Amino acid sequence: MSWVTDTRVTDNGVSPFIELERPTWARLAHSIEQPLDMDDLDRLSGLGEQLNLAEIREVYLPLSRLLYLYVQGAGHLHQVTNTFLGEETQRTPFVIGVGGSVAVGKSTTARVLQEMLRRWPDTPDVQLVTTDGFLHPNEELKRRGIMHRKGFPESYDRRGLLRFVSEVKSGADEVRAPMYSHLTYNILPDAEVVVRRPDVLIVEGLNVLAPARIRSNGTAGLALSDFFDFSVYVDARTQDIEDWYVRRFMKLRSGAFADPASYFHRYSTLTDDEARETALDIWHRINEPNLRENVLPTRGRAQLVLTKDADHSIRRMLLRKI
Ligand SMILES: Nc1ncnc2c1ncn2[C@@H]1O[C@H](COP(=O)(O)OP(=O)(O)O)[C@@H](O)[C@H]1O
Ligand SMILES: CC(C)(COP(=O)(O)O)[C@@H](O)C(=O)NCCC(=O)O
Repeated sequence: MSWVTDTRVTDNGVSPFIELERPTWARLAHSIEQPLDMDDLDRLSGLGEQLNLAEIREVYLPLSRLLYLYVQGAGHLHQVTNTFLGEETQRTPFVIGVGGSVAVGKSTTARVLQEMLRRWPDTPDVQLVTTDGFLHPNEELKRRGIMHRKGFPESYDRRGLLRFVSEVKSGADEVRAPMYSHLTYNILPDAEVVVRRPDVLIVEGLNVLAPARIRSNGTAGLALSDFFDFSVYVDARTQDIEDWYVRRFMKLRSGAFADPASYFHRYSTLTDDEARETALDIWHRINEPNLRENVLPTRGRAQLVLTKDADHSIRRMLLRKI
């Protein structure tokens, strides 16, 4: 296994990551007060089990402190750059990428981080954008014959996504992104997300850590992660993610799919066994191959890898050495 794409040690027996087991990590919160309560957690929990307060205190609180320190560090770098330039340039948003498989818990992690970072003194304005807004509309996916490849790198307007993040990091006052609806299973024609120089922007999506594309002349372009100040990869065993995917699908069946406006409304009448089979079929045809071929190989590019157990608790953290 190559050390470039993986998180293990190199041939020299060293690793680019510091490995921290959960108890060690938990101590790094020091005596910061627990900033979230049960009402916050109710709101932040997706379709899964309730997020648990111990998890927030032991894992996400130290993580939010680390990120806060990195934001401050970036502020110092900005100041020394201004000193060097002899002019007062404006600071750009601190951009955090959150990547990992479908159903691994990226959006839950991103939402928790958003709420926690908001509570730190220098970063009240934290915005969250998901990369699904940059999926090509279904009409375009059909035209290209890749409707069954949603989530694969080629299903995105990669140039548009790169332009979006590069404009945010250029300090533009207002940057707009399209929006995706899981209900209609398509890009919303009349909706957009407007990003106005937040303190922090979290960009969450399957492929945020994908390497630069190779152009037809053989040279490499820019990667999205070239514009990230920090990146997190949410990791778990593939079998566990499959279980979470199926479980979430079963919940959606009696929830969102029951809405006649849902693209997947036809699934709402399936029996339990039929629904499980359908979810497994989608997982094995689309999401698992995408994880194996495109998402997992980007894990070693992250600055922090969070590894989850079957119950969603984070048991290990790999933090890139500086
Ligand atoms: N920390 C957690 N505790 C409990 N359930 C979780 C946690 N993280 C994710 N889940 C559940 O796992 C499923 C997948 O999470 P989600 O954040 O929707 O994944 P993704 O955005 O990666 O597709 C959801 O049903 C979600 O509620
Ligand atoms: C919308 C997604 C591609 C994820 O988008 P992301 O925000 O991670 O870029 C994924 O959640 C999804 O719906 N995949 C499609 C699999 C299917 O056709 O059901």
